[in-house]
Amino acid sequence: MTGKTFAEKQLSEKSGRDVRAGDYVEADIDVAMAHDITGPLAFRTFDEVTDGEGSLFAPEQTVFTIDHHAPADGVQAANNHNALREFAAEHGAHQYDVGDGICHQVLVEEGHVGPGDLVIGADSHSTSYGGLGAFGTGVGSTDLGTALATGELWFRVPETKRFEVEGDLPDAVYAKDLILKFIGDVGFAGCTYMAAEYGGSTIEDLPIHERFVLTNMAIEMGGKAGIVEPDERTARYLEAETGSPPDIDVEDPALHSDSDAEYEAVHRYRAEEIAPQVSVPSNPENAVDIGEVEGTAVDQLFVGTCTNGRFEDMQVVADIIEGEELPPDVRMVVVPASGAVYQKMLETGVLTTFVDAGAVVQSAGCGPCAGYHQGVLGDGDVCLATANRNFPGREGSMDSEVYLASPATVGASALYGEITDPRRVETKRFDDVALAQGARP
Ligand SMILES: CC(C)[C@H](C(=O)O)[C@@H](O)C(=O)O
Ligand code: SF4
Repeated sequence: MTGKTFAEKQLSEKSGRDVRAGDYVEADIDVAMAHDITGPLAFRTFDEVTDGEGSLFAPEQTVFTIDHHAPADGVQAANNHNALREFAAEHGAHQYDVGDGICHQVLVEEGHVGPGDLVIGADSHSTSYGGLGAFGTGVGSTDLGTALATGELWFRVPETKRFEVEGDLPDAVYAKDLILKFIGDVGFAGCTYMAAEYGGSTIEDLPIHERFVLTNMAIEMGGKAGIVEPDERTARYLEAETGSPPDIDVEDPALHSDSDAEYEAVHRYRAEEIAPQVSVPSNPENAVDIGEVEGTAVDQLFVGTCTNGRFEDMQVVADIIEGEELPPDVRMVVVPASGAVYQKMLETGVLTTFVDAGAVVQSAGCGPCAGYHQGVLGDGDVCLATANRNFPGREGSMDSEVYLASPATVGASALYGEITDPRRVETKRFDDVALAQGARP
């Protein structure tokens, strides 16, 4: 019998059974999350299954955020926000409000998630939590509504596809380029209902904010979960970010795949061979080396989202555009992933750099990522975004186009108003642990 993968171990642990890929389990949930779009729907199910008299399985482990339409862009959104506030207050759950930020960023910053947690979120990018060595997955509002009452959910234990990268990343190549490359190679359905596990020396060297980029976009290839096994860096990050070390040993074998674990497939890469990637409209799987699209004119640049809206991402862009002005016919929309990111941008002068260059810096949240507000695209508009999705109409008009790239590529492109290879400019990397410990960027 071969060893087990991280996913098999986690779902064995949470179900109290010795299970393998393909088995079905009822597992205990550690953390449940919903936001301003999916929360009100989940509450309806919750009330149905509990006859309107239910209590949460664990209020302390239930988190609601107001991020997708924040601040409210219409009456319906405002009413949804009120419904969420009321439900959270009535049931004693954690609730984050307008300006606090995107669910996936807030849950991490506020210490709600740690290694070894089973996290369900009524949002598809809940795979993000794997960046801390948690098993995070997105569920529908109905599943979430039921789990809020029972604290359990059924799962099919996923097979695991491993992406293994060795060596040093070249200048101007970031985690975003890695994940676009992976998605391009396996396709948008290449990891359907599998865990995407990322490992190898390159991944081990990545700061946590970069690991989140990989796990966040696991869903863009159909992944049930995205996983980077936790290590010393995870522990240091959690301590620096939340003030307390994780209450679990990151070296615990339960949080690591066995060396003889059985994978569905292992894809191997050399970091040195990877060029900056751009995903062309209208599917994240359309990843190409940047040389193929250099010179494509853009109308809008968007820096933000749960993929690349962290402080370190903002700093990468700011370093490139500092002292420059955007070309007159280009607009840049900047949306910090959380209020804490916004605050840090303010304190470090990054916000001023953006404003001086002619960018619009908006309140923390999802912004125009899913086409709701704060920078929606019109007919014929072309946007280069640090986001995770570029489906038709994703950021607005069905006749608009979205290209996806790293913050460095968006920063370099901002200088010229066209897609520009970030290797043409000076780029830096930032270590989130060092920054959280007070180092100057
Ligand atoms: C609105 C929400 C359900 C949706 C998701 O689950 O992904 C959104 O966050 C997105 O990115 O499209
Ligand atoms: S930032 Fe975009 S991808 Fe992330 S949760 Fe919000 S809408 Fe979804």
